[in-house]
Parts: sequence; C-alpha cells; structure tokens
Amino acid sequence: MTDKLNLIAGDWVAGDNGTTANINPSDVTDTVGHYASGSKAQAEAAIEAAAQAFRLWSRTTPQVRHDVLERVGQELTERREEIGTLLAREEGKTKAEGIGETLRAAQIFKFFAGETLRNAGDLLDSVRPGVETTVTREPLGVIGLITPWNFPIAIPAWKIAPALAYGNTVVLKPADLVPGSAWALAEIIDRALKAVGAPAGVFNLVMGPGSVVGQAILENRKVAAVSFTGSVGTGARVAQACVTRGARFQLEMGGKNPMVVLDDADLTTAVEACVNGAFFSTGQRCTASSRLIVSAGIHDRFVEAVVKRLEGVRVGHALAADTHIGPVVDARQLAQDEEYVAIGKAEGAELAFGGKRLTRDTDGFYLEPALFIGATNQMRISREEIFGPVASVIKVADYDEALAVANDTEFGLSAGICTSSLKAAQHFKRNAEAGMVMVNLPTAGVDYHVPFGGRKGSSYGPREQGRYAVEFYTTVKTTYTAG
Ligand SMILES: NC(=O)C1=CN([C@@H]2O[C@H](COP(=O)(O)OP(=O)(O)OC[C@H]3O[C@@H](n4cnc5c(N)ncnc54)[C@H](OP(=O)(O)O)[C@@H]3O)[C@@H](O)[C@H]2O)C=CC1
Ligand SMILES: O=C(O)CCC(=O)C(=O)O
Repeated sequence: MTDKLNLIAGDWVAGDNGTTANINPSDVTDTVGHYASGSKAQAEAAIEAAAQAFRLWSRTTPQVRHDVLERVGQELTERREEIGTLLAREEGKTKAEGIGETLRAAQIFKFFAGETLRNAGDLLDSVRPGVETTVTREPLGVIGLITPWNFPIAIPAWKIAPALAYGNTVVLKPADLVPGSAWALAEIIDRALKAVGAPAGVFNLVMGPGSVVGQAILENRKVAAVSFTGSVGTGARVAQACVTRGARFQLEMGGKNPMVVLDDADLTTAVEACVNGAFFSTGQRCTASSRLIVSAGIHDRFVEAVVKRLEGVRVGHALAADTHIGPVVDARQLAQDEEYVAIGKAEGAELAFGGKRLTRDTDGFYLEPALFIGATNQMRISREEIFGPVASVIKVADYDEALAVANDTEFGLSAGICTSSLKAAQHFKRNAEAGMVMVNLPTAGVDYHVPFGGRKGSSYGPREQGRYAVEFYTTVKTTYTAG
C-alpha cells in the first residue's frame, strides 16, 4: 500500500514523523491507508510556500479561480461513489451518507466558483466635493484551516472553497483520525491548480497531530487567519493563540441542540425528524438533536413511536447496503458514549432503548442508539455534548416551558420544533437562541448555499458557507480619489 503524502509547495512529500494508520471503524482489521504525519518544520514550510504564492494567486482573474473551483466540483461529482465509499470506510457513516457528503462538497466548490464572479464592492459619492470613494474586498493572505473527523470532506470543502475563491492561499490540517477524504480532495485541488498554471503553494496539505501541525499553524505570524471546527477545548486554544498575535479566527464547536415536539405535532413527522437528527450519522454531528423536549400531551405516544422506530433501525458495517447507522468513529469516542450512558443512568434517567455495545460479523465500534426518558435539563447528559448516538427526552408542560428549556444551554447551534401551529413555529423561529432553526425538519442536515453557524458557546466569528463566507475570508478597503 503506497503511503499518502503531504502536499507542500506543489510537491508530495513524506511526513517527517513517519505515517499514521487510518483504521476502518466498521472493521479494525481493515487499514484504509497510511498517511503522512508532518512536523512543525513541515507546517512552517507549507505556510512559507502559501505566503510566497499569495502575491500571484491574489492577482489572478476571477475566471482563473472560477475554473479551478468548478473543475474540483466537477471531479468530486463524477467520483462521488468512489470518494463517498472511502469516506464511509474511514469515518463509519453509511455509504449513502458518505456519497451525499461528497456531493455536498462538490456543490460547495461549484457554488464558490460562481461567487468568484460576484465579489462586488461599492462606489459612493464622497461627502467632499470632487472626491470619489470605493469600498472593495481583498483577500487576507495565508489561511490556516483545522478540521475535525466527523465531516471529513464537507468541512474542509466549505473552508477551502471560499478561501481560494477570494484569492487567499491555504494550509489545511485535517483530523488525523480520518485523513483519507481530505487527501483525496487535496489531490484533486492540486491537479486543478496545476492545470491553470497556478503558482506552487496556493494549496498545501499537512497531515499530522493537532498538537504539532495545528499548533504550528496557530503560532505562525504568516498565517493571517484560522478557521477551526472541533471541540470547545481546542477552540479556546485557537482563540487564545490568534488573539495573542492579532490573527483573525473563526470557531465552530458543537452544540446541545434541542428539538421541541408539541402536542399538535404530526407524530410521524416528529418521530422521523427526531430519529434522523439524534441518531443518523451515528449522532456524530454538531447539529445533532441530543435534547428531545416533548410536551406532556404527546409524550407517551411519542416515546412509544420512537422506540418502535428504533427497533427497525439496523446498526452495522458502514458499507453494508442494509445499514442505517454505522459504527462510532473510534474506541475513544465509543468509551465516551458508553460513559455518558452510565452517567445518564446514575443521574436517574431511564434508558427506554439501546445503549449497549453490539457485536457484528466484523470487529467494529458498534453501539445501539440510546434513548433516555425522564431526563431533566440539569442532568449532565442534557448539558454536555456527547457526540454519539445518545439522546434524552425531557418532558415539559407546554410550549412556554419547552422554549425556556430549549434556550437553557451554553450552546446555540441549531434548534428545531415539530408543530402544526403556525403561531408556535413563528414564535420559535423568532425566539430560539440558535444560529439555525428548523420547523418540522431534523436539526441536522443543512443546505450548502446559506450561512452555517451558531450563537453562544457554539461558534465565534462570522458565519461559514453561502455568500456570508466573504466576511471571514476578505478584508474591506476604502479608497478616496480626488477627481
Ligand atoms: N463541532 C464539531 O463539528 C465537532 C465537535 N467535536 C467535539 O470535540 C470532541 C473531541 O473531538 P476531537 O476530534 O478530539 O476534537 P479536537 O478539537 O481535538 O480536534 C479538531 C481539530 O483540531 C486539531 N487540534 C487538536 N489539538 C490542537 C492544537 N493544540 N492546536 C491546533 N489544532 C489542534 C485536531 O487535530 P487531530 O485530532 O488530528 O490531532 C483536529 O484536526 C468530540 O467528542 C466532540 O464533542 C469533534 C469533532 C467535530
Ligand atoms: O448537519 C449538518 O449537515 C452539518 C453538521 C456539521 O457540520 C457538523 O456536525 O460538524
């Protein structure tokens, strides 16, 4: 098996620290590949290459950048089955989810190909006679991108595409646990850049541990901005390092997302939205619904229907055609999920379904989706992000209590409501303290052309995705010209 190398200044180079084995969580005897493990020196070389490339790349026409991004989007579309299968094999989400995520990455590249042509500014009359003022946007320079394991191609895509579209250069450090999809994406981007004769170093990939490669990106003065998705703890570290040296930063850090189910909800819609939002993609989504806040009049029927639905859900090998939910990503995350199941029981919540490890034909990290009932919003299982297939039902009297409980959290990424009342839906959309609100839809699963991000402890900085991404990846310049 050929090692997968780092991409620095247009060359594929072996990692200074050897390689890391990428293990299939559905079958630990299956090694997906060996991926380069970079050093601080390699991160610095990549940053230097990106800094050198910036002058030329930032002066390319939008057409050149459009063509690169369009080409990447096209190849991802054509290869979605192959790359989606790789994604499912390394991360454990189902093959359908892997293909869907790959297609989403393709759509993101195509969207930002279009955005290169729409980078408009303003022309204003000055308040002084004979003076013209303009407001334009310019790229920042080298952008450091640090990404997590749970969306191994979509999250790199939604950071790389706008960064390159607006004329920045990039150093990407993907999660060490699942570098395969990011490597496949890097290989496509590299070829697309070379096809238009772009300078070496516009896009660099340095795989390796966050504490080494990630930290080197955070500390380097030539990195103008850092976009990060991952845990709250690492996010705080990113913020501290960037503030210290005056770099721009953006953080996306998870949630404890509420899904409110009111008495007047359509039961089938509510059950589907909750099961999908809480348990699909093995619950490993920062937008997952981990708190199901259910009003008293529908509570018992809802719980019974969710349990029935879960009985029909098959947990299994990510690549098996009949699998609905794949394995947990690794042994550490599985241990964390099981620990929270034990914590929930000890806190007095009742396990209405699942929570047990499962054995399958292959040796993987299989866990039954766990549904707690009788939970309160003060329990640790209701306050801390578990990041696995574990959700709790919190019973409330009415809509007012549901809204109060939904907002009683340190996070604010997404929030959902299932109701047939337009009044309740409108009120919730206005008053939910979250960056994204869903009505009669799962809290997870978002469009690629509109802003993504949250409030409170979930996010920091301008939104990602859609045309709002321009806020992070460009800086504004005002000019005054006397006529
Ligand atoms: N909001 C979200 O989308 C996500 C939230 N999470 C949350 O985070 C928890 C832990 O997951 P985990 O993957 O460990 O999250 P981390 O925050 O550790 O990882 C996210 C990224 O940051 C990198 N990183 C780690 N340490 C540093 C550092 N000192 N400097 C710079 N970069 C660093 C990681 O590198 P590497 O891992 O390669 O060493 C990875 O690329 C999960 O259980 C979940 O609660 C996790 C993933 C996504
Ligand atoms: O729900 C989604 O579609 C996106 C979720 C996500 O980006 C995340 O979990 O990190």
